[in-house]
Amino acid sequence: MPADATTTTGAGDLSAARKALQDVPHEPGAPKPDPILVADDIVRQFGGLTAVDVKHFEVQRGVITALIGPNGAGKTTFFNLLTGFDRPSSGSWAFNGTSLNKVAAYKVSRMGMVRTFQLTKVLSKLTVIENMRVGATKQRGEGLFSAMFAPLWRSQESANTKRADALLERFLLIKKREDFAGSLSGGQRKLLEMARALMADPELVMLDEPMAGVNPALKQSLLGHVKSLRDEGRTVLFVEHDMDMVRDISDWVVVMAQGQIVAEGPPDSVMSNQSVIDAYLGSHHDQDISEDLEEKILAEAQAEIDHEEDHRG
Ligand SMILES: Nc1ncnc2c1ncn2[C@@H]1O[C@H](COP(=O)(O)OP(=O)(O)OP(=O)(O)O)[C@@H](O)[C@H]1O
Repeated sequence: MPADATTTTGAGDLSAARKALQDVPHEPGAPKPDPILVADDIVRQFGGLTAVDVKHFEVQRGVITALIGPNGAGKTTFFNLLTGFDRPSSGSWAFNGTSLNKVAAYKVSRMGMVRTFQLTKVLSKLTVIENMRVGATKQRGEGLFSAMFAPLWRSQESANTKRADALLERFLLIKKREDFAGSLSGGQRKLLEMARALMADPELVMLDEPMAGVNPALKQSLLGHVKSLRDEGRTVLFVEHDMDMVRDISDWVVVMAQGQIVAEGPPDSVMSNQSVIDAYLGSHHDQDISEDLEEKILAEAQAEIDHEEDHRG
């Protein structure tokens, strides 16, 4: 289990992460010694298009894994499937040995697997501290039974506020506490999303393009924050186009192209692989995801937030 989210010391570190992966074969779908997430035969079709067709995928616990690939490779769709924001046409996957088939997104995050979004504007109409409260999924006050114990619930509420403030300090957002998230810069929103995700004290943090829209000054600090997640014992899986970031912080890199996993290995080995370079540079362009998809994902994220708020009464 990870250390408390507000601390930055823990069991994991770079050398331990690399050591854990040293005997893993550099091939698609390679089994890992201690997988936290395992997926099999995941297929997602949109009409005639097969967006995801992943035979086997494992994420090693306690390391930083990058998921890279050209635009349209299926990375975000795969993220959406794994986290319950979309349903596959077929396939099965498990987190810590527990099947996630048919598990709703908000329950997935409660189980300890939390994701951030490529686009963060869902947060804009709430203040920074309200965003943090939305992220606290482990409240005792949620069940009918525990709702009978109002004082207990209130103590949890104040613990949540303390936790939120400590995370805002850690992510350098405490001065923005009462500001609307919409007034934050792109980089600050990414930090807020990460801080918000940590409210749930997740074991696995999934980041969808954490560097997109972040100015160079904030990039270093964001890199440090992602490393600190691993160093406190969490597992990180992130989608990213910024190859400097991938090279700098990943312990393991998984490459997707046309819905499939086509290569895996440590960053140096994968990024010097000529077929990966060709696949990546051959079809990489700077377009973002389509507006329809963007709206769909935002609507689903909003639904998750509304659901959490309903639970809170
Ligand atoms: N809801 C949808 N309806 C129709 N097609 C979709 C939908 N979602 C994704 N797709 C298509 O599936 C394919 C994979 O898209 P996806 O966004 O998962 O790729 P990606 O690797 O995340 O790309 P990027 O790096 O640009 O974010 C694309 O061809 C995309 O147009």
